[in-house]
Amino acid sequence: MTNPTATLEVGSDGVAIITLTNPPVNALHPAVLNALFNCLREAHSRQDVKAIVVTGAKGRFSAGFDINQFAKSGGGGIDSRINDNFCALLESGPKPTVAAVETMALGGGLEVAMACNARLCTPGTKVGLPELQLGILPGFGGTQRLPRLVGLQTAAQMMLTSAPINDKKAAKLGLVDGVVPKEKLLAAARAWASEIAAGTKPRNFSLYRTDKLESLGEALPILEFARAETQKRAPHLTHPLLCLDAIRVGIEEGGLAGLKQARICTPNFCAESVAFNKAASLDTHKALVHIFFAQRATKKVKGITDGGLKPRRIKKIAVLGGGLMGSGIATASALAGIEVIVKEVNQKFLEGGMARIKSNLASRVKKGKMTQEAADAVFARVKGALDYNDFASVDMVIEAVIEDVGLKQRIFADLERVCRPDAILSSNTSTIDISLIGAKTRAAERIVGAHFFSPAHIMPLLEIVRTDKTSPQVILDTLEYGSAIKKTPVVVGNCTGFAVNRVFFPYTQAACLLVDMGLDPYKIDMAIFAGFGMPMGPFRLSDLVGADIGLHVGKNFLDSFPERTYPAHLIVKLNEAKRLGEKTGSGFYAYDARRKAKPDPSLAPIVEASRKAAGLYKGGKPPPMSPQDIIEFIFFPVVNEGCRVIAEGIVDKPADLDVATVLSMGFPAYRGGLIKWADLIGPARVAERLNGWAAQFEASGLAGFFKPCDYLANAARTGTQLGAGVAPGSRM
Ligand SMILES: C[C@H](O)CC(=O)SCCNC(=O)CCNC(=O)[C@H](O)C(C)(C)COP(=O)(O)OP(=O)(O)OC[C@H]1O[C@@H](n2cnc3c(N)ncnc32)[C@H](O)[C@@H]1OP(=O)(O)O
Repeated sequence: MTNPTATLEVGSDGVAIITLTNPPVNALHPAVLNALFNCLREAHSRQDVKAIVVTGAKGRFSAGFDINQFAKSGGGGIDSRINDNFCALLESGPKPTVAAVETMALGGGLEVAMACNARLCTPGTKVGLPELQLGILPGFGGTQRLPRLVGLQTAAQMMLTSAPINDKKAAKLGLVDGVVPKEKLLAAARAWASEIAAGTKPRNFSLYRTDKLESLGEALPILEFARAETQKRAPHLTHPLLCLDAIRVGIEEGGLAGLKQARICTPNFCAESVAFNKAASLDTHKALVHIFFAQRATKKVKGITDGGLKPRRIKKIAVLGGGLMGSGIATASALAGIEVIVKEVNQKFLEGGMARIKSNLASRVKKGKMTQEAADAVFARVKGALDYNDFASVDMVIEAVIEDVGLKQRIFADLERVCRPDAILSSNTSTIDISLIGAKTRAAERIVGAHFFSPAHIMPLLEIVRTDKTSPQVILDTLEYGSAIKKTPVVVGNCTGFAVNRVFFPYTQAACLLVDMGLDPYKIDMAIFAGFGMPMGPFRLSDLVGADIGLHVGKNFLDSFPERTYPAHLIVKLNEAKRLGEKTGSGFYAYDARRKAKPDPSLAPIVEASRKAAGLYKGGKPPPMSPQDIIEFIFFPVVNEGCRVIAEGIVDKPADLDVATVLSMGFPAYRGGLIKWADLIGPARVAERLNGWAAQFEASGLAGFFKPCDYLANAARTGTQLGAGVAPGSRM
């Protein structure tokens, strides 16, 4: 392991090379910043140094401040004294500085480069300020220097979207002064630095430039517009507004004031250092940093990725079924360069499946994500089939036929016969026990679930379902396949609903219970959508999925967990009325030809029938519940089920559940995912409310729906975090 540092080497040309070193991405650990500061001081004071080049070790400049420090300190973690000093020394010390940027300069990495007097990069380099993605804002002067280098409009957009730009765009905008091949980068940077020292090239000071900035009359409306748009798009987030505040100080009072010395500091007018610290103290920052690491950690699974096994690359797959799911899986796989056979039962279905794949690709072309030639090349990797003739050549099969156990069992028996003995046999089922699917084979160790979410070529999550017989090698290979097709793979255990559907089964049920208690379904949806930040409320989601599917899945849960399932009368009544959701033009909402949802007065008799069946609402006034009460009533049972999933070892670690809930149901990442959210609230409070409802509903026989499970009750009692997980050997 290399210790984080920065080193200084002075060449015979009088140029000092300072190399940032902290593999793999040269993150700016405090030790790197300290060493950089010391190297700069030495270089500025040495007689034999006339100019300075800053670069990164092992082909990467820097991915910014070391995010681990945020996780450790729980907010901030940046010593502003170091920040002020090293940036000032880079920009305005006695000797000129040039940044030699390879591969990436992100966040603090780009801020270091922008503080230099010139910047060169290699082809393919990505530069950007993605701090907002972590719930903070640029803290090494980025809010001041970027607008001065590329203009306010572009800079604000780059910061608000967190999206990096490539070398070509950076050069066009003037963010870098030149693009140089990798092998010539250091020599070119040395020469550039020498020329600045000799006075034959200008020495630019980003913080004091004004030539790219819009006039004040143009700049203020740009900022106001950006503020209004941000409030509309992300009403729950404060840190983007703090970022805009810091930019504004610089626009009105100059770059230095924008960094740290605003004349006045009010809630809407604070310099970068103040705004940064405010943002870093918010839960949003803790939540987003948690998700950053959690997402990377899903690929590290105990007993699978730590045992020295080598993943085998999946080069060719077969997908059984060309329906919505099958065609999406085939599209995602072919896009990743994998050869795909799509098998269907007849020519008509096969043509339908192939047409869906073509249309998935056409939509990418339309959105400018790929050229028509590239789409044609991807499509050429997909071959249709009506038989198993070519199945001996595939590394993996993904079965995506209808949810019929008998059919799946027959298919898996066929697959065992026609595939190679080392081929992975997987099922995309969302409800059926994986062991049951493979029951008629002798291939249990290579049978695994590959649960995609619809639409499979777009949704980023892949649940890899292992049984107690699935071999570590098969899980490892499936993890590798998931990463190859650009999904975030999460390994989960085999149970009803696996992790995601299981955790979310109380979601719609709690919402239906609220309606049966007398609350308005549209108000409930509003609380969950606008109040909490889910992409849609539970009833809108139910319409999207289909009430028929909801009924079927609900029955699975009722069979598996009768003691804690609320039999949702509303879903039954919708099915009776044939209001299945979007696909039938009405469900909880009415849908126009463009599938736009509108509250529907004709839902009233169905709601009334459901309330009558439930017997919980005797008319009069519904119970007084604030939007926050609604949120907790719906999500705390979901947290409770999440705790059971952790306690039973269905997920490898609690953070996997956070990632899974964010990437499947759209649980807001800025809340940290389900379990982190509950930890930020405090397990004691979650348990207390659940206990209250359990007592309230005891007489109606619904206490089980709320009663905290042992894992949650224990955390509440002992003050431990739900995210701590279960110690090995002590599963509940
Ligand atoms: C004051 C300043 O303004 C504040 C800041 O600078 S905050 C930091 C801003 N920078 C960022 O947000 C960049 C975050 N990193 C990334 O986007 C991506 O990691 C990347 C584009 C650099 C590389 O992506 P990719 O090649 O897919 O590799 P990825 O798996 O993500 O990262 C490789 C390793 O580097 C780590 N890493 C990446 N960026 C890091 C950072 N800034 N700090 C600490 N570790 C980091 C990852 O955690 C991962 O570690 P692991 O191997 O132990 O899981």
